[in-house]
Amino acid sequence: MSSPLLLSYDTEPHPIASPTLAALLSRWLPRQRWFAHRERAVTGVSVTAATELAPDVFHLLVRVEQTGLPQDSACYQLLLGAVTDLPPRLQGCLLGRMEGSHGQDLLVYDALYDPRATILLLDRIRRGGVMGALRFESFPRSAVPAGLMPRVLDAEQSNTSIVYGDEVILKLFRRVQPGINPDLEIPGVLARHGYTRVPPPVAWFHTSQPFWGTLGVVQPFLRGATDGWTLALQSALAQGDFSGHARELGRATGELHVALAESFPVREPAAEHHTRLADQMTHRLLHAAATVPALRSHVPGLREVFIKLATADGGLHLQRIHGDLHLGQVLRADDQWHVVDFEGEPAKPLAERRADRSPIHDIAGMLRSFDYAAHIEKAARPEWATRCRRAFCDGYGATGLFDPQDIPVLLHAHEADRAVYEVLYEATHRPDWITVPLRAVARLARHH
Ligand SMILES: Nc1ncnc2c1ncn2[C@@H]1O[C@H](COP(=O)(O)OP(=O)(O)O)[C@@H](O)[C@H]1O
Ligand SMILES: O=P(O)(O)O[C@H]1O[C@H](CO)[C@@H](O[C@H]2O[C@H](CO)[C@@H](O)[C@H](O)[C@H]2O)[C@H](O)[C@H]1O
Repeated sequence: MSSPLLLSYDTEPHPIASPTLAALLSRWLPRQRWFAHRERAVTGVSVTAATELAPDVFHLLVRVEQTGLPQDSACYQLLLGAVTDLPPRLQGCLLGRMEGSHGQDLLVYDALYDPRATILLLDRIRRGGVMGALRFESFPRSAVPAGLMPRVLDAEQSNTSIVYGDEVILKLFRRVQPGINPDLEIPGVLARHGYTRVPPPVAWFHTSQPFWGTLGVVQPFLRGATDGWTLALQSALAQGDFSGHARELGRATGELHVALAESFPVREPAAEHHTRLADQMTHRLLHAAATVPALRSHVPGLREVFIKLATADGGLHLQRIHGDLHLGQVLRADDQWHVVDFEGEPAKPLAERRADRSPIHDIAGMLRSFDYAAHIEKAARPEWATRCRRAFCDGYGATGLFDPQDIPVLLHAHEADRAVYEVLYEATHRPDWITVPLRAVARLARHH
């Protein structure tokens, strides 16, 4: 019987694809911040594409099976090294040992932390062309300088980003899905439209195996930027006033929606749009409650919120939106807000993330983020969040679009839906944080 780890493009088993590697990965993957459903046992790992960037550096796509999840549901991107001698500074990145094809003892490690490997990767992207299953592209050709020193970004991330010489940032999508990633698509279209609040993609790469999908994007690095979450947290902890920043954020969000509406098609919702949306929100709620028991007592209250949405008049138009807007996705640099990470909510399928939606979803995302900042570290600071909320909505309304406070039923339902998403997100990725969205769910379910 052939090994399940045979590579798709190889007729011979590759040294990196062995049952030992699968065993190493099934222990290592669930310990990674970006790995989804860490609580579910890994029942199978197989290499579906491998590209040798150097004799000891491998770009891999691995399929992971987990208890209770549909087969073929997750494909992860990895950069692994396999050497006979690992320098002490990389010991913390060691996955374990395996026997090489010549019987040698190989040390397998996470090569994203090895500058030699990530320099090689950026160099491949810069030069363009095809290598194994990988296709590299850049525009304009000269946009990615050579010879920059890499460092892995130390951020709470769903993916992994590497900053090169404070000039460019390469984001590697950890969980890969078929199709173009909106984090390449949207900034690309906005850049062509002349919109400057979003860093433009200057290079990217795709895979053709086991499906066609985006693997990574290079953008200019915004030097000296501070993300909105850090700024908001400082302000909330000091009981400071964040309303100036929040108002500008509201304006920036409105301007982003205008730019997106000018760059992509805009649709009027169908007559039954709210009913259908309320059904989808209820479905998501029931799914989340089946996974997170603490949500169950709030189901009746939240259902009421969604019933009100179903019967509400007047829908907003539908358009491409950010999809996962929160304080961690906005960066303050050069005295203005920049917006990053158009990937959407990472757990959702790409088709859903690329669908046209109501801009209110983004507004609800940012309002929820003020609430997160206000409820972090035990002490609740609801007045701080209320001030931010008002300022943000005023700023949004000042762009001439609409004031979100004038459509309370829609806003309430979208905030509730977003809080349910967050409960599930925290249960999957950061169980210690789950009380933050759970408290919001309780509040939103009570005040319908
Ligand atoms: N162009 C950029 N310049 C400077 N920092 C950036 C840039 N893009 C992203 N970042 C930083 O990287 C962090 C993570 O990026 P993001 O795209 O949100 O990744 P993820 O989807 O993995 O969370 C951001 O919060 C921000 O601090
Ligand atoms: O990784 P992404 O930035 O794409 O987004 C995911 O992770 C976020 C956390 O890193 C998560 O955001 C939640 O926590 C934030 C504080 O860390 C808070 O500001 C957000 O409001 C809250 O939703 C996000 O939901 C998730 O998609």
